[in-house]
Amino acid sequence: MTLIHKVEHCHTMADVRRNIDALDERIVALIAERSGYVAQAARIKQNANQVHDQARIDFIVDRVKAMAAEQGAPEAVIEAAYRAMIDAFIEFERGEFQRLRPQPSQEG
Ligand SMILES: O=C(O)C(=O)C[C@]1(C(=O)O)C=C[C@@H](O)C=C1
Repeated sequence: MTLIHKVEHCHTMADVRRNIDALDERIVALIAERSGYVAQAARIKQNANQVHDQARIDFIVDRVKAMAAEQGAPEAVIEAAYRAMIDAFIEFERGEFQRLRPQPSQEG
């Protein structure tokens, strides 16, 4: 597999895990930033049935799989990670949608 990003050659599991931990810090920061936009989707969408948008999900998955192929990342991992992440974001967005539009019975 040809990676366009440089990967440090590791001699020990400690080396491997130090690098993975450092990448996870960046990945979590990016997911946090992404969640800021998903939260805004919950504000902008008018109906709860717009939260799950299959056409958009298909577009994202196709796009990131093409990016994976270009960058030498394992496509199956990228696809599984994105499908799981978007499933979780849909639940997050549903929660935000409800939170922003409390029903009278939920207001106390
Ligand atoms: O693009 C949207 O409509 C979003 O709400 C964002 C997002 C995502 O996580 O990318 C989340 C839910 C939708 O089903 C599709 C995509």
